[in-house]
Amino acid sequence: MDQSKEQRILNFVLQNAVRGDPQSVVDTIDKYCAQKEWAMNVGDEKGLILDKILEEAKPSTSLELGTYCGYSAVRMARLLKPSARLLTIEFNPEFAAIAKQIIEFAGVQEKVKILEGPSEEIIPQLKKKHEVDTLDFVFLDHWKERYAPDTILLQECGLLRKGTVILADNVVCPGAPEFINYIRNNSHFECTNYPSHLEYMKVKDAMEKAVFLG
Ligand SMILES: O=C(NC/C=C/[C@H]1OC[C@H](O)[C@@H]1O)c1cc([N+](=O)[O-])cc(O)c1O
Ligand SMILES: [Mg+2]
Repeated sequence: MDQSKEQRILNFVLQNAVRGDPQSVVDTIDKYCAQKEWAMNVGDEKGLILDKILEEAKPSTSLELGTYCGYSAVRMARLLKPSARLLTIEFNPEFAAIAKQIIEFAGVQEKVKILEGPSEEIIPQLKKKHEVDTLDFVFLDHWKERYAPDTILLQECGLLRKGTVILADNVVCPGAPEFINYIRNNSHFECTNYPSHLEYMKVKDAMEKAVFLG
């Protein structure tokens, strides 16, 4: 059976990155995806925006929707304080298995927990099954048409608190029009747009930050 692109990314990390060094894992994936095969990691340019907003938020409990190979999970975990936790939801079992190995290689497995399954099933379990009180930071990077319904579901499940920061990738490319329309017309959110480019490409993209006002 031919290897998948995600398996090739994992192998490149295992052979070229430094075990236990999350920055080297991030840089190695960026190198592979910029030079060999494009992949849907948030990437280095938008990654710097993610870094800055995450550092400002200083979250104890973070949630990511759309783990993929674990690039952004490693990128975020490298900036979290030792006691902080990142829960990341991935629907695709192959991607989750790759991400688990990349997260462990980077040495951030103590801070990161991969939850495998559909976000609409896992989000309602976060409080009781995963001991979440409320979320300090949410990174949306999964199916773009799930951004809006899952943001509504997070509110319905009482997972947002005054000041929770939601950051959405790809609001220009591929785009998340329902989410943008929902969030910018909702008085319970304060929105900021961060123009950038699609990972590893010259194509325009942007990230949207939405702070929940309670
Ligand atoms: O679909 C994208 N991400 C959503 C991933 C979708 C999910 O597909 C199956 C798995 O559950 C994965 O998590 C995406 C697509 C592009 N793109 O340029 O097509 C760029 C990006 O940064 C993206 O996050
Ligand atoms: Mg993305």
